[in-house]
Amino acid sequence: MTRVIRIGTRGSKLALAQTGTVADVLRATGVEIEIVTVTTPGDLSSAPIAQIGVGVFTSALREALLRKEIDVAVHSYKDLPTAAEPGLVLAAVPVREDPRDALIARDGLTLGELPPGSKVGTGAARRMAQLRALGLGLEIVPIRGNIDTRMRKVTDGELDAVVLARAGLARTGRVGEITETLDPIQMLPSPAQGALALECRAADVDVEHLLASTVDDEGTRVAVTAERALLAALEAGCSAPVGALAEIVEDLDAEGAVIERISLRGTAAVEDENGGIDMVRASAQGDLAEAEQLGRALAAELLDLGAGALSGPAQ
Ligand SMILES: NCc1[nH]cc(CCC(=O)O)c1CC(=O)O
Repeated sequence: MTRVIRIGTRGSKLALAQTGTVADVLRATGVEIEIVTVTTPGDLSSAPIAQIGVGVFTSALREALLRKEIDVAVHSYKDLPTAAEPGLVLAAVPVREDPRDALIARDGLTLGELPPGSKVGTGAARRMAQLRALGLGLEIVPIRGNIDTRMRKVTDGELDAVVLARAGLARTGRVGEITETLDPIQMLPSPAQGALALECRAADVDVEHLLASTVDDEGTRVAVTAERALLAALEAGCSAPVGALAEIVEDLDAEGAVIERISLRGTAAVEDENGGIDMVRASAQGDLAEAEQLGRALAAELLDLGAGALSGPAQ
């Protein structure tokens, strides 16, 4: 391809690192790349995300695509609204980083070692609800800001610990500061956590093919499709915090041959009998070709377990 491909990204350290990885892969195929930084409302405001609204980190990039100021938008997939944007296509989902959440605590402590009353910072309703449901007596402190700002609250002694996506720490070279990578049994990640979404204009078939043939990862795409289908179906029925994780696992078919299947776990907050918040969980397995149906079916199960009754803060 002789044209220069303009890749749009947010300007945060994490976003630039993510975009740099994608740009390196594309450059290695001989394509000329220009990186364009786009400032989003999410970068400018320090208000809680729930107040600024859906798509705070992604809509400015989508608008820049539609205005033809950029040719590719690199999003953190979990920040992308579930509604499709007319005129744009999801051209590729690169191989995912570790999707789990991570604890960064003082003195190298793990979650179980934090004494009751410890202050744990997070801004995500999903993480808050799951931390509370563990019943460890932790004090959950709502925080915002980029990775550096959040981590500093622990080094400064303002908080005992923070919970962040492991992927963001991996991409910015800070996994060494993690004191515990949280088991999904305790903390199910956000749908699509650790994955990137590469969008381009639907009419720009050259770029769509370029992305699909160079940076797309089939396994990640299948897993994330199941998680996002679960999220979309739950959004239609409730605004409770949602966690989901799909993994590709090996199973045996009726003849005993090894086949790959999707194993999907989901969780959503419900109100318990005392008016507090509890989490319901469900899991299911399905064929790789049925990722969407699997996500929707598991969402229906979570709604049956009471997820629909709660109208708490959104993601
Ligand atoms: N909502 C902010 C956001 N968007 C993507 C990541 C991390 C990278 C990823 O999950 O892909 C983060 C920070 C965090 O949740 O700790």
